[in-house]
Amino acid sequence: MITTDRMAAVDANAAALGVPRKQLMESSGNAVASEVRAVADPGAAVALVCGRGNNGGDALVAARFLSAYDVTVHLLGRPETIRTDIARENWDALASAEIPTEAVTDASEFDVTDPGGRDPEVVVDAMLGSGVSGGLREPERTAATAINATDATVIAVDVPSGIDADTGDPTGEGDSVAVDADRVVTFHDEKPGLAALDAAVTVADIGIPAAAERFTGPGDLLGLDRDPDSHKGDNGEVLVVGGGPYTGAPTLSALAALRAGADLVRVACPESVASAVQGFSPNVIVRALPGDRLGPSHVDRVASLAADNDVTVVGPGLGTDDGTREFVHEFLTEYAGRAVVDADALRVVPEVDTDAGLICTPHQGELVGMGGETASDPDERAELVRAFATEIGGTLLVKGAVDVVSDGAAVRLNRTGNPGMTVGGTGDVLAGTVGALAAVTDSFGAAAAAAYAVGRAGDAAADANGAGLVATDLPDRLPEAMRNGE
Ligand SMILES: NC(=O)C1=CN([C@@H]2O[C@H](COP(=O)(O)OP(=O)(O)OC[C@H]3O[C@@H](n4cnc5c(N)ncnc54)[C@H](O)[C@@H]3O)[C@@H](O)[C@H]2O)[C@@H](O)CC1
Ligand SMILES: [K+]
Repeated sequence: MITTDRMAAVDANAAALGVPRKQLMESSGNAVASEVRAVADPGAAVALVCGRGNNGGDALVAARFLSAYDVTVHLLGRPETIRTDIARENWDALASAEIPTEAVTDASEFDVTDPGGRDPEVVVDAMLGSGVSGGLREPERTAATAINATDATVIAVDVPSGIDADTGDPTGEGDSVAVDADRVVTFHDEKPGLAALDAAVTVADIGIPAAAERFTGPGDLLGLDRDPDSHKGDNGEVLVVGGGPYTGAPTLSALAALRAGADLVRVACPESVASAVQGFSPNVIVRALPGDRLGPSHVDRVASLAADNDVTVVGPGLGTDDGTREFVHEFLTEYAGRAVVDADALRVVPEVDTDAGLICTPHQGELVGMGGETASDPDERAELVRAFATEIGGTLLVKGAVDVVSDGAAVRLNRTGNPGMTVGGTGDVLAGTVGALAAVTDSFGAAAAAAYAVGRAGDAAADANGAGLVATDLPDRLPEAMRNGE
């Protein structure tokens, strides 16, 4: 089962693996043609009703696979307004191949019969797929009504036009129209909304490599873009709780959170290091706490600061003092928001009873310190991480040559990054990045996207600096690393 958003991510990841969307469209069109062959004999009249997006593109491909049939291609709208290059290329290929086509520019003239007036035996609904928004507009609305009025077998491409593949509900309100399909040929995996429909659903393998789902890729960065209408604070407020024996660690987390897109980043740290942390960057808001180490006396103040932020990052540079450990324990017991837990705070996690939504970012040594297990075989390691995530009831991002992310259900691996990143401080950068992304998306998605982006920033830093890469090279490279190329 795959949602529309995840499908778009996997599609982008497949392209990054060298399987571009046009190639997938070819497979999709072939699968649609197979479905036509399954319901009608050669020579039958088949009407392909195509929208101007990639859903329509799939049927334009299918037309080339159906030379044994009496095919009529109806394009809804003017060919100049086809919305994607790959759909347009497939439209042009039909003209060059002398396959007859018809552009419907006036909804009232839409007619599914072929030029000889013959009613089609099969209608392929390729008007709209996963790109639909709102109720069907013209000419799709009139065309859907006409399709529903025919006696033909209706085969929907990917999803019946006007239906939300995630819910199975019509995309419009009130008297909205949607195609009533007899069959649906959907791609790659089942869609949550299709099972509820009164239609036979076929899932077609279109050649998306399993690695496009198993591994992170640029698709994992989709959906993190800012809403153009957003205000200060809408894109994340992050509190970093750290420092004492160290000043660099909380600063690196804070700088990374800012570069990963957070609007406001605050650092709560002992007053002994507060001015040093502030000195690194005027962009960070520093909240100084009495003393030179965090301890139980700071819990109330930190809890009230945390309540004003979307996510709290606990751990960077806190050190191993007993009092600090007690602070982390009491804070996590009290806190019910979302927290990224890193470094010395990790060892507290197994012994604490918390309502917080935890994202833990251990390296393999820290994982073992928490009571988790590791293995050299990546698949075995992935399963161990998944099981341990279930045990702690949170999300785990276990760092390594291949990072493993799991929330106990899903597992995703990340291959970006390089051995230069074993230098101190890169983990602090990662924790801050996870914090920023967790403020705008779910924990699992944030951890996967952060692992991918920080590894990519590290790869760019290694290109520039080789083995001399240092953690401060990474935050400024995050914005470029987070560009998804769309
Ligand atoms: N991995 C994938 O995601 C693949 C997707 N493919 C196909 O691509 C489809 C998605 O393509 P697109 O993203 O181009 O989206 P669509 O083909 O669903 O069309 C989207 C366009 O239709 C218009 N539109 C949106 N809502 C409308 C409404 N209510 N009334 C009238 N017009 C409306 C918009 O201008 C939008 O640009 C999938 O459903 C599938 O058929 C396949 O080609 C191959 C692989
Ligand atoms: K469709």
